[in-house]
Amino acid sequence: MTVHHPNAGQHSARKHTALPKARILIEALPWLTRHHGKTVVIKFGGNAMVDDDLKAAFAQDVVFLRHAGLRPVVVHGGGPQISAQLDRHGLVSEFKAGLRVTTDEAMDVVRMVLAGQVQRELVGLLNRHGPLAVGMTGEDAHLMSATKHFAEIEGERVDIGRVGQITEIDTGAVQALLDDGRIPVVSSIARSADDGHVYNVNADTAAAALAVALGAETLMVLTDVEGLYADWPDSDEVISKLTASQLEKLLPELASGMVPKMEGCLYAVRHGVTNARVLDGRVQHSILLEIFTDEGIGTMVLPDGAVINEDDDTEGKQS
Ligand SMILES: Nc1ncnc2c1ncn2[C@@H]1O[C@H](COP(=O)(O)OP(=O)(O)O)[C@@H](O)[C@H]1O
Ligand SMILES: CC(=O)N[C@@H](CCC(=O)OP(=O)(O)O)C(=O)O
Repeated sequence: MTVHHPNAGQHSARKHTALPKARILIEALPWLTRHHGKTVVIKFGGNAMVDDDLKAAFAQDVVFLRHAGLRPVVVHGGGPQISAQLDRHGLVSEFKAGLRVTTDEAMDVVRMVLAGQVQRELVGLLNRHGPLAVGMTGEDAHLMSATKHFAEIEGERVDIGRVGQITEIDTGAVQALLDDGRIPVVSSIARSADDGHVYNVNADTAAAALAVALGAETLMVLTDVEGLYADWPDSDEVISKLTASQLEKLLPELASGMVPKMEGCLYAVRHGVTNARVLDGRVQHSILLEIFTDEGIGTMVLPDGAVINEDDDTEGKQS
């Protein structure tokens, strides 16, 4: 006589819905193995930071990376937030060669918005998940030192105020936080190596420099487009992978905010970072999709000599 368990139907239904979930988790196993213990620098851009749901999903992803055994470091921007605050103070925002012309008065606003507003908000969102995030700026513990940067416009050296060029990075404090299981959240302000004040540094540039100094495996730059467009603004075809040399050839054709992003990616992969990626920060959980699945989205820059295979994720494998 066959005895049917009274809950047999229910059990098989549960198994039915549970198995696909297990498969999804197992799909992540090779990536978990590959990235375990690796440092990932994530730049969260001002334009991707305007939506509350996206910000909350970003925080979840970063905390997920941390619990999955990676060492995430967040560098944040805040261009639109700075411009809005300058506007409230009756100050105009002017950009030259993609960088904000930063008067002494504007510098106070930049510092207040980045360190006092944007960074605090991100730290708060991350710390909803536990005592993880610690905010700092490049001023803290000599993390970033800079000297005055002059813009180059048509061969001319142009004074753009308190914009800094990073000269030195002391990763001690960030490494200590990472070793303690924390998530550093860094605002792109540098201490001045020459006059005792502070400098405004583009956040993409700061993230790339920090990724190199930390010996990071990955630099991820979140923004408000799908990735690097091959022929922007005429086409929305995204370049999914390219080498450093291929990117170098494209650089003169790039415009506005993409310039410091792609220069940062190039600098990173030329100085030891295994891969640098530009991702669409408007897609919820884009970081998880990029790190733990086959469905890499956005643009990946690899060092010269890396295998570029459009069909799989052979990131950073040297031929
Ligand atoms: N080739 C390109 N591909 C994609 N975006 C480009 C390209 N060239 C210029 N852009 C512009 O760069 C912008 C991204 O830079 P930015 O606005 O500074 O972003 P963020 O605030 O995230 O740092 C895009 O929204 C787009 O307008
Ligand atoms: C020198 C310079 O331009 N600094 C930037 C710093 C913030 C930033 O880079 O923010 P996004 O990443 O959101 O653009 C600025 O003042 O806007």
